[in-house]
Amino acid sequence: MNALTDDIALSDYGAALAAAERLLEEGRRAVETLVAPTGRPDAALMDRHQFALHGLAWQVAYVEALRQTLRWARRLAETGALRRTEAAILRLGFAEYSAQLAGGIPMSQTEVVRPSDLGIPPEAVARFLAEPVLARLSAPAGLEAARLVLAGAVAAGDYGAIGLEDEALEATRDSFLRFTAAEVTPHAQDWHQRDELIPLDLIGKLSEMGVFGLTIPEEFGGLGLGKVAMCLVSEALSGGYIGVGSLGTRSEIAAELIRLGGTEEQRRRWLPSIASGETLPTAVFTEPNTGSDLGNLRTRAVREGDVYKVYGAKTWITHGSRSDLMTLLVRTGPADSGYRGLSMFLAEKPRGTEENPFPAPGMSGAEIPVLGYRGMKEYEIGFDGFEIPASSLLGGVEGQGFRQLMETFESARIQTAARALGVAQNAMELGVAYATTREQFGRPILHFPRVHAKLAWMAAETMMARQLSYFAARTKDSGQRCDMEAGMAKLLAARVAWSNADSALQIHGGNGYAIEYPISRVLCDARILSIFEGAAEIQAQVIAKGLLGRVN
Ligand SMILES: Cc1cc2nc3c(=O)[nH]c(=O)nc-3n(C[C@H](O)[C@H](O)[C@H](O)COP(=O)(O)OP(=O)(O)OC[C@H]3O[C@@H](n4cnc5c(N)ncnc54)[C@H](O)[C@@H]3O)c2cc1C
Repeated sequence: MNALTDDIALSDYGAALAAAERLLEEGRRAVETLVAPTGRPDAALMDRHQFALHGLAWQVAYVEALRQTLRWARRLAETGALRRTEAAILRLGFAEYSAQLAGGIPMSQTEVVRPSDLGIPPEAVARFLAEPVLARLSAPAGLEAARLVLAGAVAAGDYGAIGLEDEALEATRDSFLRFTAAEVTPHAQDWHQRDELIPLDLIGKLSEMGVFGLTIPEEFGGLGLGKVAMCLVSEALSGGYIGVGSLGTRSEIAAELIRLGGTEEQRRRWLPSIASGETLPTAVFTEPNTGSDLGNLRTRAVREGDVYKVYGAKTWITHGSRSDLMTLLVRTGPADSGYRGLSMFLAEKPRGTEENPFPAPGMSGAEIPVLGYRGMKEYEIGFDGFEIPASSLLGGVEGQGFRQLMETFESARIQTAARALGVAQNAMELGVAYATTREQFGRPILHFPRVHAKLAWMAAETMMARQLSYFAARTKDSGQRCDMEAGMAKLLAARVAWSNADSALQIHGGNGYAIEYPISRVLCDARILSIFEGAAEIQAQVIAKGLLGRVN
C-alpha cells in the first residue's frame, strides 16, 4: 500500500469510482430524457441526439476502464505486487479520466463531448467534483511525481505488471513476446516498406504454435483456449507488426462462424484445417456502397440446381488473394429484404498470385494500395456468376447470415482491441527508445516534462485499455453476451493506439516523419483501428443501445 503516492489509498480510489458511477447515472438519465421520453429509446431521437448518445457511450467506457483498473490494482495489492509503477498508473489514470468525465471527453480530436452536451445539470458535475479525493488526485505536485515515477520505469523497460491471474497464460504471453522479438520485429519495417505479403514460412511457424486454432475446440484440432489467451497472443504479435497479429483475425471470424452457425459436417470439414493453418480464410462482407450498414448489401447469390451463382462487387477484402476460403455474406432474398435476406457461405477459392490474384471462373479483382496495415493486402473483388455448391451455405438455411455474423462480432472486436493494444505498446516502446537516446539542449529529451508526461500517459492509458480488454475477454469466456464490453474495449484501445502513435511520432520530431523510422509505419497502422471491425461511431452506437435497451 505504501507504493501509493500522496496517501491516496485504494479505498479512496473506490470513492472516486463511486462518484464517477453517480455522474454516469446522471448522464444516462439525461440522455434518456432526450432519446426515450416515453420510456423506450426512439430511433429518430437517437439519430438527432447522436452526439449526446455517443458521449454517454464514452462515459460508460471511461467508468468501466476505471473500474477494471481499480480491480487490477486491488488484485496486485492483495499479492504484494502493487509497486510504485502500478500506483503511478492508477494515479494518472484516475486523475485524467475523472477530469475528462467532468470537463469533456475527446471522442475524436475535434469532438469533445462535455457533460452539458448530454444535458447533465451543472449541480451534478459540481457534486462529482466535490468528492474530496478528486482534488487530492489532481494536485499538480502529486501528478508530476507520478509522471516521473512512470517515465523512469518505462525508460528502464518496466511498463507495469499486467496482472494475469493464471501462470499458464503468463507463459503463453512470454513465449509469444519472445517469438515476436526474434521473428517479427526485425522484419516488420522491411515488409511494410516493400509492401510485401508476410512470408509463408512465418505463417508456418505461427501454425505450429497454434495461432490459427487458439480458440477452436480441441475435438476439432484447436487448442481450446479462451478469448483472454487470444488477446495475449494477438497483442504480442501485433506489438511487432499489426499484419502478423491480424493473420489470425480471419481464422477467428471463420472459426466462430462455423462453430456457432455451421452444420456438423461443415465443422468437421473446415475447423481442423483452419486450426492447423492449412486453410487461410478471408472475410468477404464490405461492398463499395455498403460498409457500416451491412444489412443493406447487394451482392446476390442465385440458386441454380446444386449451386449458387454469385453476382456483385465486394471491396476492402484483406488477404483476399492468398486465401483458400471466403466467409462470404450475400443476399439470397429479394432486394428489399434487408438483413433478413442475407446468407453466409463458406466459399472455397484457389490462392492467387501477384499477376493473377483471383484465378477462378466468375471472379476478378485488384489490389487496393494502402497507407498501412500491410502484409496481407486488400482487394476489391468482382463476382460474375462465380459458382459455389449449395452445400456451402452456412448452417444449410438461407436468411441467417446477418445473425450469424453478429454472433461473431464480440469475439472479433475483442481481438481487434488486442491488436490495438499491441500497436499502442509498440508506439510507446519506440517513443521511449527515442526519448532516452535523443539529446537536445544538452540532455536526453526524456528529461523535458512535456516529453516524459507523454510517455507516462501512454503507459497509464495503455494499461487501462488493456485491463478493459481483458475484462471483455473474460466476460466472453464466461459465456455471457458482451457486445457492450467488446465495443468499449475496441473503442478505447483503438483511440489509445492512435494517440500513442501520434505522441510517439511527435517525440521523434522530424525523424518520425521519415519512412525509414518504424514509428512512421506504426502511425499508419494505428489509424485503421478506429475504422474497421465497426467504426468508432458504430461502437459508440452499440454501447449506448446496450445501455438504454430496446429501440422503438
Ligand atoms: C485496411 C482495411 C481492411 C479491411 N478489411 C476488411 C475485410 O477483410 N473484410 C471486409 O468485409 N471489410 C474490410 N474492411 C472494410 C471495413 O470493415 C469498413 O471500411 C468499415 O466497416 C467502414 O465501412 P465504410 O468504409 O464503408 O465506411 P462507411 O460505412 O461509409 O462510413 C464512413 C464513416 O461514416 C461514419 N459513420 C457511418 N455510419 C455512421 C453512423 N451510423 N453514425 C455515425 N457515423 C457513422 C463513420 O465515421 C465512418 O467511418 C477493411 C477496411 C480497411 C480500410
